[in-house]
Amino acid sequence: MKAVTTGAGSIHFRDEGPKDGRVVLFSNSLGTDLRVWDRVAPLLPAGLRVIRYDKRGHGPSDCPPRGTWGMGDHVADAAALLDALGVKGAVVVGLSVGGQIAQGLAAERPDLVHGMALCDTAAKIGAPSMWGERIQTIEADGLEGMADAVMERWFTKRFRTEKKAELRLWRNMLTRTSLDGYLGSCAAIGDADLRESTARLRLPTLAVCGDEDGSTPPDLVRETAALIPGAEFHLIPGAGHLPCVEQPEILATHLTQFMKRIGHV
Ligand SMILES: O=C(O)CC1=CCC(=O)O1
Repeated sequence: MKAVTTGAGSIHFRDEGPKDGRVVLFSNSLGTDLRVWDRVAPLLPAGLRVIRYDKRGHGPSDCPPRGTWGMGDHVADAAALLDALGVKGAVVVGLSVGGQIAQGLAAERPDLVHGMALCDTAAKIGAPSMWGERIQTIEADGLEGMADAVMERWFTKRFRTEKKAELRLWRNMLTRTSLDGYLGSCAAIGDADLRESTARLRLPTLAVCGDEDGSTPPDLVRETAALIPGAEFHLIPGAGHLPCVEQPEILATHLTQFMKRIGHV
């Protein structure tokens, strides 16, 4: 396992492909680790350097106590990873909160980001009160208590019916996330309103959303894409909140076409 030291402690990452290749950095969603990209990464054009990482409190990455950090720290961790690897000008592919990290990184460290692919994300996700209620429910009942409801937002009914064994693994991934990582990220998302800073961004941007996304519905993602001049938006049919799991070929095709258009491959 590879690790970089950031303000969080040790952050786990995976670094694949030629070291002199153009970089794609993947940033995961709430309650998932870097395996969420397992089906997409191998479908990308050869020659890219593909870096994935586990944000604080997800996968084996360290996590300071919740309440002591926020979205800016998630962004700083991503920046510290790229700085440690000597990377500039990456295409950052962010899923949900990972997409907020991508937006924050593009705003704070434009030298690190050549383009963004925003997957099932928005500049503002949900009301602070909704995140406060989620935190209270999980503090009372644990992640187990809401895992089935989360699966309904992550995956289409078809996936949940036809892939029951695999569904168990995604559910386990969620329920085994550290509470500091999960609840700290819930608070970070609840506090984050990136609409002003994202509207100032000027960089190549692709936005996609599963047509059955129950967490960040297509219209919300479309609204965020509309903040950035020239950003393109595509609906991904047959996917919930995690098109990288349900429709990896379609997502990889969009990513590849986007990277070709902006000269990244
Ligand atoms: O748990 C959900 O509803 C899905 C989600 C919201 C933000 C994120 O990263 O995942």
